[in-house]
Amino acid sequence: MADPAKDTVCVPAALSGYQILCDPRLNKGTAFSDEERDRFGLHGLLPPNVATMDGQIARRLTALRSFSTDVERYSFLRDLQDTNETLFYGLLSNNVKELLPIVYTPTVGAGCRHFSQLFRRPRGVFLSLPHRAHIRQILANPHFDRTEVIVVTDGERILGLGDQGVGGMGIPIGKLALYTACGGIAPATALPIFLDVGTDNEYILKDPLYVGWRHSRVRGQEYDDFIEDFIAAVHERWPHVMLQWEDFAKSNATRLLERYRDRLCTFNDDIQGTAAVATGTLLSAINVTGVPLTEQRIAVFGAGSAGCGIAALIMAAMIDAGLPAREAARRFYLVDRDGLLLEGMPDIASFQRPFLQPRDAVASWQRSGDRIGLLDVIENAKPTALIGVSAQTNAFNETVVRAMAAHNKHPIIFPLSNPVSCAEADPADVERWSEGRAVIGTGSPFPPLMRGGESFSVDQTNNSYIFPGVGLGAVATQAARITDTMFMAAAKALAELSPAKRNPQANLLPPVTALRDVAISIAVAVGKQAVAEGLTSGVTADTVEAAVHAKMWTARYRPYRRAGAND
Ligand SMILES: NC(=O)C1=CN([C@@H]2O[C@H](COP(=O)(O)OP(=O)(O)OC[C@H]3O[C@@H](n4cnc5c(N)ncnc54)[C@H](O)[C@@H]3O)[C@@H](O)[C@H]2O)C=CC1
Ligand SMILES: CC(=O)C(=O)O
Ligand SMILES: [Mg+2]
Repeated sequence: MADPAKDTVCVPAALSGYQILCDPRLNKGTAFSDEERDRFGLHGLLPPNVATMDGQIARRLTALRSFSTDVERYSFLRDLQDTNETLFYGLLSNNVKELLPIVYTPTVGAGCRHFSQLFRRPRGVFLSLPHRAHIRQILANPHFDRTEVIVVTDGERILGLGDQGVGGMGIPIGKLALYTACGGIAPATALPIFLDVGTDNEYILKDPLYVGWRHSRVRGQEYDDFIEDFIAAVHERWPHVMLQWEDFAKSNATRLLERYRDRLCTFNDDIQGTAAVATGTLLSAINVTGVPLTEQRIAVFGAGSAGCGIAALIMAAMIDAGLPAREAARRFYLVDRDGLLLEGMPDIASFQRPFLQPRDAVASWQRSGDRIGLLDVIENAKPTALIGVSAQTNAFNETVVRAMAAHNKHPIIFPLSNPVSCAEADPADVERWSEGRAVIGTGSPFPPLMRGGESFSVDQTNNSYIFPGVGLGAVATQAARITDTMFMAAAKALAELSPAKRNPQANLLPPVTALRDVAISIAVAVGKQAVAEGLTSGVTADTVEAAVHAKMWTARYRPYRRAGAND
């Protein structure tokens, strides 16, 4: 049973009633009880009626629904988060299906674009390059004492929207909202960080309201030194913190992950989280298509951070399933701006190398031009699955989808790019062009499809199914590192939860309303894998589940007492 004394919040003696109302971590608004109003001098600062959290949620929901645009709803929710965090999470957790598309993709993309216009109150940490010498001092702020999870970006590749400068801070804020709502990470332990190294986005540089550092993006050694100083300071301040890299550009994402993955507990969500959700969803799709993993051929459109991460984890799963490594490598067709990635091509990045097709393997292919385009790949290699992570709107057009459908009874088609405006296809079109045979997953939410006269929800194949659980598992077990095998455990745990496992007509993924349960299952699987790899302290395989549950925070008002008071 919960110990009521431990569940009480201790309010620092120095804080006045007004300060408590202005602190988003402490504020309960009209829900402060009469005893608390006596104790903290809140009478008169609030209207007299004492509200319940349910009543407050109902009021906020009515207000939220009265707005005419999603950006207004986003702004309203961000305001609530910055004035009463507990209520924000109560509202979000009770209304995940309705509010996830606001705090996360697609609306968070607009939130990033309008960040400077919408900016009201501070949240998280802004570290700008001109203040490089003060990183330690900034992080030393006692407000950040309880930090356990960091999401950091430099804003250069925000969803498929490109360089958003300081507006990119909307992404760590949104990701951490899901960490709390879905992964049970206490909000006071979650810290969004923006590394401001400038921006090359001319439009926002000219915006008089821009709140970021008005400077072109700093690159090269100066950038690397700044990141190094940042990581050293983070490690010194919070030696056990878990740090998630988010929305870094292709030129930095893998490089930084490789540099730091053995120095602290860290992962890149776009590479590894996306890989796990794509692999888990593909494993689930096998229940529908009946084509075993070892017989799959995978076309990936967009051979960047996400594309290569996805290919690497699916390849590892194929090898696990018994396919020889050389054979597994030949099953991947990665298509980028210059067409299919081939041996001997110039400007190949190190992370693309494992997936180059040999020239002789394609020598006899019929092709429509000099380069081997996506359609050439589909017509010649006849992939069983097509995954889009290119941010190229409508790249999966009617010809592409019809070609996939011509070669497969049930083509797997995952347009994963975000937000909606960057998706490679609209699932309604994929459904129509494939005559209802495609197995579809999208990165952002889309309206349901009609199948057999019934509404069928589109599986949101987004790393939000993975990172809250990975983070929770890592933090609950105090894992020293996060490994690729932990992501494989996450992918397999997700596939185990697939409704299609029991009924091939059903969805590939559990609904977004089940994200908290998904996070628990993934956290337990990831935690056990961390234990098996000797990366944890103080837990065993038998105690992982209890550790995960013990770590989880829920949005409810706890009773308050003054520090030092013995009531
Ligand atoms: N559903 C999900 O959970 C996730 C979705 N994404 C989405 O995937 C997209 C890409 O993300 P990253 O891989 O991190 O970016 P990235 O910039 O590393 O990779 C994108 C790749 O697409 C290529 N590309 C651009 N135009 C192309 C064209 N016309 N034809 C073929 N290739 C083209 C680029 O050259 C690059 O290699 C973004 O829209 C992002 O929102 C990323 C992570 C998770
Ligand atoms: C979902 C995500 O991480 C992205 O689109 O970048
Ligand atoms: Mg991302």
